[in-house]
Amino acid sequence: MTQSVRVKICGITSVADAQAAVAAGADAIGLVFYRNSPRAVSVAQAAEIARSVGPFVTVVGLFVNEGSDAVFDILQQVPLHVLQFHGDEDEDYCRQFQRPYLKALRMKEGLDVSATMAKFTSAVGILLDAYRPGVPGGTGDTFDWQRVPGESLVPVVLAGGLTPKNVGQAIAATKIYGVDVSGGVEASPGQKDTDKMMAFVRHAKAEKSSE
Ligand SMILES: O=C(O)c1ccccc1NCC(=O)[C@H](O)[C@H](O)COP(=O)(O)O
Repeated sequence: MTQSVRVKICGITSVADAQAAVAAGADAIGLVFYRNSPRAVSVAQAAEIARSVGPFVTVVGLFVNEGSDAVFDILQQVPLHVLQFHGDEDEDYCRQFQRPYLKALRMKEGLDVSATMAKFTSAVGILLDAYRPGVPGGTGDTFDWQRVPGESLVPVVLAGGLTPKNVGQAIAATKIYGVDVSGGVEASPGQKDTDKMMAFVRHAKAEKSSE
């Protein structure tokens, strides 16, 4: 039986937006622990949001080249189910936390996607995002979806410039486990738009990933 594509809504900064994301049908929410992001949350905010969503929603904590001690410290205070590493972290760094993790790859021109994915055999998933120099994520840019590998041993999550309008097309064009969105469901940076989240999840769940 074909499973519907999983949806993660990233860059949640309030309990109200987290609950609206869950009510819209999101499978996962993302909390950004990267200070330079307009979507960054404090540890206290993150703990409150993570505790508000209930036990059947995956809470993902997102880091960019963070010091290991800071990540361990956050893990003591925030109930994160999955970590997402969005910088230049290598596999040894990622697996030291002994938590399920996603490795984000930014799709720079010329990147050998399959070879890079193969360096993260301990990851529970690989997230493919658009590349923009100097901006580690949340760019709002798309990349060429034909670069998404047709076959993969590890679940692949598609990100980068997805919106309620293009998510169906993106899913139909690729073979993926899930989609990840941030800017495409915002009213303004860091503030989600409930109607956009509902439309995004509806379109994503209605579409089948390519066989
Ligand atoms: O969202 C951010 O501001 C961000 C900053 C630094 C690293 C990663 C960040 N977001 C990670 C995500 O998982 C986003 O959903 C992904 O980059 C796609 O963003 P968008 O193109 O805005 O949908």
